[in-house]
Amino acid sequence: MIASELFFTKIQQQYNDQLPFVAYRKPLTSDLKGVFQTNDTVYEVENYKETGFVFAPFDDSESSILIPLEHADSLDCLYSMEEAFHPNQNEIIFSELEKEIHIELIAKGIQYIDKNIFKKVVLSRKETVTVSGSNFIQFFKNLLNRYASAFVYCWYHPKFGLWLGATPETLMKIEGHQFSMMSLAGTQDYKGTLNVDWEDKEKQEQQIVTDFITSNLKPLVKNIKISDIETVKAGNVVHLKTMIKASLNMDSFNLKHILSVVHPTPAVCGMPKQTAKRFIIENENYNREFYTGYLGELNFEQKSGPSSKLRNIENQAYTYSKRSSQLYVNLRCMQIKNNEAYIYIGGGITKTSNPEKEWEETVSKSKVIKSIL
Ligand SMILES: C=C(O[C@H]1C=CC=C(C(=O)O)[C@@H]1O)C(=O)O
Repeated sequence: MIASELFFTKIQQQYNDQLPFVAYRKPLTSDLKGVFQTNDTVYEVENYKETGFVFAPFDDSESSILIPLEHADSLDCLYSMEEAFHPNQNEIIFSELEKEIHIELIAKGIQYIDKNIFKKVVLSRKETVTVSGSNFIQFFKNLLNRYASAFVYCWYHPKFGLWLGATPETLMKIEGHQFSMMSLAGTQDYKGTLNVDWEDKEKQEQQIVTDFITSNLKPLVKNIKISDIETVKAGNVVHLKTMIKASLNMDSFNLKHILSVVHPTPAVCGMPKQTAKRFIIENENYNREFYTGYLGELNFEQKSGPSSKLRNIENQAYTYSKRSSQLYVNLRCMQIKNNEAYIYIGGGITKTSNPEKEWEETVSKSKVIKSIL
């Protein structure tokens, strides 16, 4: 553990030296971790047996980038949240043209659904805000201070850019043979309570995600258990969430294959996956790059052992380690290039979507990032 100010100095130094790094904090923890690559090589994930921090794009035909632990220094610090964070309350300004273009895109998505080409598609846009790019560490601290229950990160690679985010969505967690995935979709503004009513549109768009995950996992895992549906808060909005848990058969377990089957889920792409993905790539008019991809720890070693009461020389023999992967979906994120922040926001479109309301939903979601700039 090092002091947190030293940790942020290390981030600044690494960025100035144009070397890849990631700094991140998992939901509801105060442990801030950093993985600082010692060269500027681009390492791609090949068989998903590698150990390191993975940063994967939306388009699964493109490569996922790895910061391998064997070519990096790992540093940790305890981060105490600063209480006095004042969100930026600036009025949200958007161009009428941007609104018109997004509403047209949504209307086209609904037409395709009406023609039964797909059942659901997640459509998104990229909004540009002028910022002082050199303030990125302050933006990262603001995300840490404001979003305790999110996975908050700052990732940099000189060849791919600088990304920051505070995502509410876990893609997948694996600890030894224990496996879980989250189905998160459906959105409404948070109005001070989690006791809210959901319309059929939101219930259906979330059910599509749960069904997709469950049916695709069935041949690959054992003992699937599906939780009840919950309402969860993510910044200024709430979502519907279901957890899907299972156990892995370690002899046949193949993470690369599981990821190829489930990513991108209908929470960020659509149903069926391939037709929705093609529509997104051909119609969104910008490249999502890493937005709606996933990121996190790949095959980290997790030590477990007997309880501390039993810890004597003999019992040390029972200490064992298991492999752990914790991957998050890259949502509520931005990319900073010079003095511009690109904010990425989207929403699930189904048969009963109302384009104006879907636009408003992206405006609400954009506040997660805009309030910390
Ligand atoms: C695609 C996004 O959110 C997904 C996750 C939760 C709720 C969603 C929704 O209600 O549409 C989306 O599926 C985004 O925030 O850019």
